[in-house]
Amino acid sequence: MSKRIDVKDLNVYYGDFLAVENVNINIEARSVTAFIGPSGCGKSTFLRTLNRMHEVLPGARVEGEVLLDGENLYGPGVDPVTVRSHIGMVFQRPNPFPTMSIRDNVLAGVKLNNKRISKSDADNLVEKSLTGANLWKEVRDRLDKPGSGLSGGQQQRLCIARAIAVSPEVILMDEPCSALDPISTLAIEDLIEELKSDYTVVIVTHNMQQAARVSDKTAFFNIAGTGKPGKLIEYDDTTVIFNNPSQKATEDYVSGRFG
Ligand SMILES: Nc1ncnc2c1ncn2[C@@H]1O[C@H](COP(=O)(O)OP(=O)(O)OP(=O)(O)O)[C@@H](O)[C@H]1O
Repeated sequence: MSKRIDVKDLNVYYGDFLAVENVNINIEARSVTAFIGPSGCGKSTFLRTLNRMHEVLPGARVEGEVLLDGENLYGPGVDPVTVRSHIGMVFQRPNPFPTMSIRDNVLAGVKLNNKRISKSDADNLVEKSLTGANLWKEVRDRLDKPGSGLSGGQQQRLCIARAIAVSPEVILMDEPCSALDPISTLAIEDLIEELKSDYTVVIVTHNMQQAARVSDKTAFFNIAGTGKPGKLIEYDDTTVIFNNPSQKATEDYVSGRFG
């Protein structure tokens, strides 16, 4: 299920503006990779290119390759909607469909992919996905209530259940805990640890402790100044990035000297 990602010579543009320059990175299957770096260095921009989500923004485009188990997501004839069903995404603010029931929220992606599914298969998928997102026990008695009636942390786990329901190979998370309280944050971090056994997980975070707690590998991005492109400076085991980085900029950032 879980697949590796290999990025080759990737440039990302918004119109004429080169936002992220020449990224090369290999992300292992069944691992958690954290992207860290100061504001504006292109973490979110780069993350979105891993499932072609940047294409919803007018003028955003890439050069280079992103290979999912060797297959280029940007190859001719590749449909971005299909790409996103293999590589799911969870956003900063929990974004369940507010008027939809909890059940229908979980099934939303499956229905979007035009999959026909029987009532009993749907019931099983809802239970499996909510269990996988550590939410089943809390919502099993109110599956027909709107998703908006849940707490922020529960809504984020509902979004993770919705992402899992389409059986992706990779889950991208863009600061998934930034709108959550510390208890909900820990619940999501525990969940990320569990997701790793089935999925490749990539997470953007501003929280160094979070990167250190949840990730196996960490990629540090930086920017030389306003208007300059973001670059991948260093990528290594998380313990190396936090304890013995090879670049001074990485050390300054992880030790809180800038950013
Ligand atoms: N839709 C857009 N149109 C034009 N430029 C954009 C757009 N989104 C981001 N940018 C620019 O691309 C660069 C990278 O932004 P991005 O949001 O990816 O950085 P980031 O590292 O995720 O920042 P933060 O940590 O603040 O979220 C910035 O210069 C930003 O202004």
